Amino acid sequence: MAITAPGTVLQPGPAGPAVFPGTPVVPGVAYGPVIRPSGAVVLPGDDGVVVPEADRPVEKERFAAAAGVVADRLAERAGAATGVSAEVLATTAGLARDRGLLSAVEQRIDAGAPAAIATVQAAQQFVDLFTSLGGLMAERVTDVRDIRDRIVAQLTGQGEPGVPSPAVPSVLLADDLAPADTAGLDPARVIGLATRLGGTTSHTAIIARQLGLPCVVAVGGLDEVPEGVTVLLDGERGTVEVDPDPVEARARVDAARRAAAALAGYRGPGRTRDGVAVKILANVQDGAGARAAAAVHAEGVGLLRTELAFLGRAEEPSVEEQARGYAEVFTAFEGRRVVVRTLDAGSDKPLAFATAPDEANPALGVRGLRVARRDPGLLERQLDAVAEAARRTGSQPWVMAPMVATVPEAAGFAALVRDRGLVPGVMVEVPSAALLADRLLQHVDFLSIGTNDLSQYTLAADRLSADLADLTDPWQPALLALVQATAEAGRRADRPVGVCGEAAADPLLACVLVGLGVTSLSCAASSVAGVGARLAAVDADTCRRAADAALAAEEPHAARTAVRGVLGVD
Ligand SMILES: C=C(OP(=O)(O)O)C(=O)O
Ligand SMILES: [Mg+2]
Repeated sequence: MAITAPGTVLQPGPAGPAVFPGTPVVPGVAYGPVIRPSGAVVLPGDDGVVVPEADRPVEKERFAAAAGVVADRLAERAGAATGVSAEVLATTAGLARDRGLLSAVEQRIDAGAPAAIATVQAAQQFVDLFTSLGGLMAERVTDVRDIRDRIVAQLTGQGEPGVPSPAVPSVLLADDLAPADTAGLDPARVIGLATRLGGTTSHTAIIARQLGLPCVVAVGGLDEVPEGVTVLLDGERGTVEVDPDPVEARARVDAARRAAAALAGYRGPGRTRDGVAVKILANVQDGAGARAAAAVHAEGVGLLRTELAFLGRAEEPSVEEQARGYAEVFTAFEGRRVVVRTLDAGSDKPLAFATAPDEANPALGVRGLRVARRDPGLLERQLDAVAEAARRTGSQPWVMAPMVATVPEAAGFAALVRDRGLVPGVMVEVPSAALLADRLLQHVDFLSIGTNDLSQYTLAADRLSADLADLTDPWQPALLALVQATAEAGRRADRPVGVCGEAAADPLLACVLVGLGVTSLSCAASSVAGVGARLAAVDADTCRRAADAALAAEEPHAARTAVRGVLGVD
């Protein structure tokens, strides 16, 4: 049966288990009973009750105590977690102690509102504010609602919202999860996660990747699967099968475990089974991330997302501060490749000192390299900082610009980079850049394909939209055709062409990308071994056949199935 959208059920009914397809995020297979997050917290409506003035101080104390309990619980979980999970839990705990929220609640209590209603109203004020700011700020709306629910539950004696702790290892199905819920998951009890919403770059996906928790997102129809039934979640195929054959299910779990164990031995360098070198690099945001990537045998950094270290800053960081940060990354990969991306501010990553807050359509607005039209000094100072860090560490970094759409943009950027003795390149994130790849390569030394944005602009679908996650799926044949065109331009010019979007983190798709002709893959550190080990098991000619099969498919699910067939993966 052909499918056209996520959620179409494959082969339902007596012929076999119902299979719900979605977007795979973290490989691994989980088999167990379904659990769901506990029901929504009942929020109080404003029934016009006014708290007498004399009781208002007590009401404020009740709020402070409830917020304190919520913050302490989350902080305790943060203390027991690591990495992104710990950061997310600590950030959510911090929100429960946020002075802005506290004073907004107190103002309402001073006006006579009971604590629970004051909490709901104050939280709504922040939800409206963050929603109007858009981009990454809008993503904080989920955190605000989560904290609101936790405090209201505490004030009104409802159970703590979130994920129950099951007695037997279980598969968690949810519409979406609050970041704190995902970060607080215990992988010994929750062995797999599928959500109806969310995309490959959502919080849920990022944290699941860090926890190594098999995960599928954007699974339509998931709400039809009742709690307690047994499911088989396959994080590589991107499916949830209801009530599968137990013998077959256990065999799939065992096979996935063996595959995971094989990864532990990955040491790099990246190459196909017949020895064709393909560098497996890491996407990092700072020195700590670079050191973690070096520890898992990444061969270098294929994407240093410089803007992430500066999110939330009101002022542009000084050249000295930037140089120190970049030098840390160069030192972690001394003598190896590090590709610095200049600030990619705008759209989903607004920076107070770089982007306009009031663009009607920020994804198509002044973002990435375009910010330099308004403020060329910002780019020049950043390049000075990269050059200074290179001088201090004796490195030869590559530097690339995001969101390049025209040949003159590439040429202008290359001149600024070469002036400082650095190696210039550009990202291919816009279809025009892929179409003009030959001509871009007359000016720059390398290209790096950002499949996250290239899919958004090729399929005209917002990469943050859960409803359109099937369109921004990196297995879309149109996206792969642009990757192929770009890689062929690189071959003609004898210049490297890498992929640094999320596509490179998918071990099967990585083989396809190599078959399309890309010369390096850059992904999250946690994906390096999976990608490297898979590639080491496939020879270059098979990668080419996999690429042909993926290009010939009509849509992502068919492409995955065809490639599994070519690679002999069941
Ligand atoms: C790597 C990319 O850049 P970012 O995800 O940071 O926009 C991309 O667009 O694929
Ligand atoms: Mg991008």
